[in-house]
Amino acid sequence: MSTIAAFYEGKSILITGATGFLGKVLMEKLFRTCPGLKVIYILVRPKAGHTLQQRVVQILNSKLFEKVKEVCPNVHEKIRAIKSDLNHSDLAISKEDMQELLSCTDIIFHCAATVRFDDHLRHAVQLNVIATQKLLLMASQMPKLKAFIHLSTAFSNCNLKHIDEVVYPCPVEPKKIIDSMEWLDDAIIDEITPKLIGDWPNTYTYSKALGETVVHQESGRLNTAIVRPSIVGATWQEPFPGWVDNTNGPSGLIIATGKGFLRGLRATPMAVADMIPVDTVVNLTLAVGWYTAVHRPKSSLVYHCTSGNLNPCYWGKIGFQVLAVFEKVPFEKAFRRPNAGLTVNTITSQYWNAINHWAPVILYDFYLRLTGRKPRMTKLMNRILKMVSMLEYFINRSWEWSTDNTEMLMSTLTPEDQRIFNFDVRQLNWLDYIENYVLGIKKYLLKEDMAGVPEAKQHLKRLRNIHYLFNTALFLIAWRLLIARSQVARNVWFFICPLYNL
Ligand SMILES: CCCCCCCCCCCCCCCCCCCCCCCCCCCCCC(=O)SCCNC(=O)CCNC(=O)[C@H](O)C(C)(C)COP(=O)(O)OP(=O)(O)OC[C@H]1O[C@@H](n2cnc3c(N)ncnc32)[C@H](O)[C@@H]1OP(=O)(O)O
Ligand SMILES: NC(=O)C1=CN([C@@H]2O[C@H](COP(=O)(O)OP(=O)(O)OC[C@H]3O[C@@H](n4cnc5c(N)ncnc54)[C@H](OP(=O)(O)O)[C@@H]3O)[C@@H](O)[C@H]2O)C=CC1
Repeated sequence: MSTIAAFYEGKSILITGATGFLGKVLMEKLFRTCPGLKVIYILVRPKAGHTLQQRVVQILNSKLFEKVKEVCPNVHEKIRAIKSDLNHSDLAISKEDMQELLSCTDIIFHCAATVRFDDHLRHAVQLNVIATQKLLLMASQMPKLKAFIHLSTAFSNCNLKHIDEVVYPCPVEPKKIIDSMEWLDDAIIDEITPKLIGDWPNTYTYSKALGETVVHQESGRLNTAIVRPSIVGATWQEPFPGWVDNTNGPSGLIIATGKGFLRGLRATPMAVADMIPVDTVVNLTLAVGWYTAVHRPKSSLVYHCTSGNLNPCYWGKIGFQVLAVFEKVPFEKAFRRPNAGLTVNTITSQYWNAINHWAPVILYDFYLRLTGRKPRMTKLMNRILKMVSMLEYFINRSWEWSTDNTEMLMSTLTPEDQRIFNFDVRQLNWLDYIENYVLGIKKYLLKEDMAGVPEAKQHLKRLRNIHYLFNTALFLIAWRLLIARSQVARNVWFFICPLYNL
């Protein structure tokens, strides 16, 4: 039997962020491979008019949990949603729930975070730093607790080029930042944010760095560990390839490209695309939970969950493969044919923005207005280009992450655990992975049926014809104007087309 699965047997596990991308895959894997676990507590807030129970039912009824329901039919009895909002100073957990959590929890996986790059610093600090602090305090009162696993990001130190598996000191102590958030008003925080975040590109990565420092400084006698994934993408293998359910990171750009909105990116083709499948992250996280609880390392360990140093892939290669998949399996109802390029040149990128991005949407919105409909494309393009501008920092640089702790952990696992909780990215074939990723976006995110592929191809053919017609018309108009104004153009025209004189 798997040593890791045996460890989780009979355990009560607390997960924050269980309704998020990573949290759902973590829960799925736990239920599927460790059906003997006692209960999974999840901290959930009501959202978008849905109660906690409705949110749980939604998750359990999703495609992701189909296999779980076969292996663990009583899954709904093993999941206990606890009402909580990490934005509140006391996490908004009721007294009774708190009592239960304090007395029963064996392991904590802290995944909840705001992952918005441009979040207000106050909110980023509240969720990514203060909530982490509160959870640590809670954890310190749990007599049965064996491990506290904190999910961070490999980019928490993206201001460095080479990153080791250590917690680096922050320029300003988190305690001081937390204190200042209490008395500074939003306008002042806005003003000082660029100074505070310094050479971090955004409030997200900065607040995650602060969060790590809090774990490092305030874990006391707890067994803690930090997992740092790089850019988390769709599932590689489990429970099936290509599953993804949000537009963060690469997924949003792949959609924008496939729908024909995004025609060019300022990106460095030879920069390492340090992506990591979500199931790989989850496998490592569960192995870290086991190792931390059972081996109790003397100090808190950091584990890099990255691909670049073991099996590097590059943005150029990914771009080519994404476009190749669109040739075979296009997305439905594309605005234009999917075709994009990468450039490192800012002027070329600005030219592309004007000609390839803004001009078509402005024209289309004009057409919508003429036909009495509401224009919507310029708004959408604004959003896409905002997202692109936020991601540009990450697609024009390469980082080196050392992975000694992660490799050490891999070598500690039994062969069976290495298979069941596989996080060896050397086995990953990038071209197959990207193909499944794009297909997964189509099926699980855009909810498009594969039966619609022939119609999608027809649609692209029509778009190509419209494109040719449009270009020909544009050329004729330009030429006609030129002939009317320039003697040289008229002479050339009479020379190449003598019949015109008759
Ligand atoms: C040698 C020569 C070679 C040449 C090679 C040529 C080859 C050809 C090249 C072809 C190119 C093909 C391109 C294919 C693309 C592949 C490459 C992709 C690169 C991707 C790079 C990713 C880098 C990621 C780096 C991550 C580092 C850190 C990782 C982490 O730790 S955390 C996770 C990352 N977090 C995020 O990604 C969050 C980012 N998002 C935000 O911060 C915000 O959403 C925002 C972008 C700031 C936008 O904020 P707004 O307030 O404006 O919007 P809001 O978020 O409120 O959303 C409003 C509604 O819009 C919906 N929405 C948001 N984003 C998208 C989207 N991307 N797509 C669709 N819809 C989106 C959102 O759901 C809301 O909808 P509503 O709820 O219904 O209102
Ligand atoms: N995705 C990625 O590329 C990467 C992610 N990570 C890290 O992995 C972890 C998980 O990320 P991911 O799953 O992608 O993020 P998601 O945005 O998908 O999920 C975030 C989770 O946090 C919860 N949450 C947010 N605010 C609150 C709140 N106020 N109270 C309670 N819960 C809240 C969300 O709940 P709700 O559903 O209610 O909003 C959701 O469950 C994060 O720590 C992130 O930093 C690290 C590297 C890369």
